[in-house]
Amino acid sequence: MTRCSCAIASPSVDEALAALIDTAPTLDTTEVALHAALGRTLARTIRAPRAYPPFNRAMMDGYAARHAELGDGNPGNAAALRVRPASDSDHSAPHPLPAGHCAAIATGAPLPPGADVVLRRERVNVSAGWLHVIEPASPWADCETVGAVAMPGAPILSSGTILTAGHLSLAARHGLATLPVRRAPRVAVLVTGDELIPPGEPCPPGSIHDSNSILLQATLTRLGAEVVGPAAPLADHLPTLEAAVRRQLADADVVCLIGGSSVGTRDFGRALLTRVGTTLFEGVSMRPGRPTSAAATPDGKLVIALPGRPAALLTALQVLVRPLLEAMQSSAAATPAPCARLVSPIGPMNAARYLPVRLECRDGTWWTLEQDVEAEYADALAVIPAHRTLDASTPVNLIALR
Ligand SMILES: Nc1nc2c(c(=O)[nH]1)N[C@H]1C(S)=C(S)[C@@H](COP(=O)(O)OP(=O)(O)OC[C@H]3O[C@@H](n4cnc5c(N)ncnc54)[C@H](O)[C@@H]3O)O[C@H]1N2
Ligand code: MOO
Repeated sequence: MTRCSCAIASPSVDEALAALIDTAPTLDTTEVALHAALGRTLARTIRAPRAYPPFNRAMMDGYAARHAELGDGNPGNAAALRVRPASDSDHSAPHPLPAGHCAAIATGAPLPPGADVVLRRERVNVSAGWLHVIEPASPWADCETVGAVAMPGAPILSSGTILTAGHLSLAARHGLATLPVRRAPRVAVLVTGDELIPPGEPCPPGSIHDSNSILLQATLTRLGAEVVGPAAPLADHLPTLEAAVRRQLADADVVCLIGGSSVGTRDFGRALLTRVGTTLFEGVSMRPGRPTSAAATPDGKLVIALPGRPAALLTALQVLVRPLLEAMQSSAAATPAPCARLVSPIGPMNAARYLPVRLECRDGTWWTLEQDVEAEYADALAVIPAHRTLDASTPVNLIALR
């Protein structure tokens, strides 16, 4: 691996990330249909527009009755109740329950006024229009009272929640068809390299196929971004790159420039950052992904120059761009990092290391199966802190790759 020749200390991953997050533009709010809200971040707390459930209801199939009419709880003393014939209106507005009667009821149906218990079908005997209790029930057994789940105005979803299928169904049950979500961050992708050919086209000698565009596009899509581009790879030519970045800055919140991030004679990433904004950092103390650099534009947007080497790009995306986009979209607390035990020891390095690993679960514990595999085959990146020697079986945090 090439070692850094630069004398100035690079920021740590945490410092670089803090600089990115502090500079990132705030995303405005947009109201979207429930199906479009999956995985998006709720922009404000939602309160129940009405009580839920909206009526007292049965939670089991059986018979609605008045508890006071069931006797003393001893099945031998239980009163017989006359079974009221079923009525078509039972679901919309059930008739009040006459004294000495019970009424057949389905799970979820409104209780007839007067009823305060549901007797499960399998716990009673019914014959010739009369019901006999065979197991005692307490008041309001197998019933749910109006507002038991949420009273009107109760908070049902908190601002900053990343919306799951369950959250969407919760909004729907309260009658909501849309939700306010944070707008997806718009991320423009520009790929540079004279040697790059789009996949599907013949590759002349000395050229290689562009595999970073799809890596970036897929990763950013997974992270909830609206991805602009990538177009065909751009030439390693500073004025061309600057014009392309400026064009994208008109619309995008973040512009990612891939390739040319290092110190070669045709690496223009760092020069470009100084032309379009104020450099936040030049290089990060991490392996791989070290040449990653970033700038803030005068109107508060971000331009990030990412390494062209595919394994370095994959790592920088997971370690820096992923938490940046998560922070831009959500104020919710970070989810805990998964972890696994190392199958073999790791020696110290002078920078944080992100080791691509394959994983396996043995007897309920996750272990690395192979360490330092090709990043593209990895299940996760194992986070190895700088200057640490880790023995076999030490637990390490993981960045799971999806
Ligand atoms: N003298 C030094 N050389 C290098 C240093 C250094 O500190 N001093 N850093 C090294 C590190 S670390 C990395 S990582 C790379 C980063 O290189 P660049 O971002 O400048 O990327 P390129 O030079 O454009 O390409 C590197 C490598 O990756 C391939 N590549 C580029 N783009 C794509 C793409 N879209 N699809 C597939 N493959 C791509 C490219 O062909 C090269 O093989 O710099 C080290 N050098
Ligand atoms: O080797 Mo570089 O550190 O890939 O980023």
